[in-house]
Amino acid sequence: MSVLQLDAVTRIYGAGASEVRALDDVTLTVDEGDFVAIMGPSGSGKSTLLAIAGGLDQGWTGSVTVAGHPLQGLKRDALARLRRRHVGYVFQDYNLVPTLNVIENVALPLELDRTDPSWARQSARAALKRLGIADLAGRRLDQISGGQRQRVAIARAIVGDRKLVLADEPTGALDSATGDDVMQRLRLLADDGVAVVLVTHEARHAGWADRIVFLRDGRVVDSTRVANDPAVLLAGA
Ligand SMILES: Nc1ncnc2c1ncn2[C@@H]1O[C@H](COP(=O)(O)OP(=O)(O)OP(=O)(O)O)[C@@H](O)[C@H]1O
Repeated sequence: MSVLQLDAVTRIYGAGASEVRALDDVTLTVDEGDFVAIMGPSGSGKSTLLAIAGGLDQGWTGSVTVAGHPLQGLKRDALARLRRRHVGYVFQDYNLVPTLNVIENVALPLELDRTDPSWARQSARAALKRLGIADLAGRRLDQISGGQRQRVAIARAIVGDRKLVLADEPTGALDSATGDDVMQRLRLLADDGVAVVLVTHEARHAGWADRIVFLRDGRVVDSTRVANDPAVLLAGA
């Protein structure tokens, strides 16, 4: 089933001589269990694509569907609800809340959605377990490493069984071994049915994906299937 579907999506900033086509007639399908890496030069539209896919940007034309729900025409509140229920984000700088401990950070999207607190906790614990960090649940963020923080951010992205994870340069702040660990975690989630869209500048990381989509000047210029073999990827790490 398609978790994310973009059809003929165009995003234009400015007008007249200063017009920029940040995305130009982009069509993309990401199914359950699909891991897609988006690559392209600076300014090619990668972040714009993620923002639109995640319902964070509304000034586009075309059609976008997330988990079967069309985004066009949704009001701000409905978009926010859809985001909380279906979309998880992973950013380079983690975007965790420093005053909350690990499990509180992971439970936060569910609590914002007014989920029963004990259910939110239980779901957060399950997400931490999926990321192999159940033992960190009670730690403060300043008591864990950068790689562990990124795993916490990924746990938050999937908590409540969300099926779409959008990751924007998630390894940018990490050393290469820790970055590979994060990629491996995203791969495992995709193998488990989550749809993952990763923006990266690093071909080595894109190698963990099933497919690499290349953007240039807002257009998809190539889409390549990757024959991924984790053993080879790790050996080359
Ligand atoms: N809010 C905005 N207002 C005007 N132009 C914008 C805005 N956001 C992005 N753009 C332009 O849209 C184009 C695509 O930008 P985008 O940030 O999506 O590229 P990117 O591929 O993510 O770049 P990078 O790799 O540098 O992060 C660029 O030309 C950028 O300058």
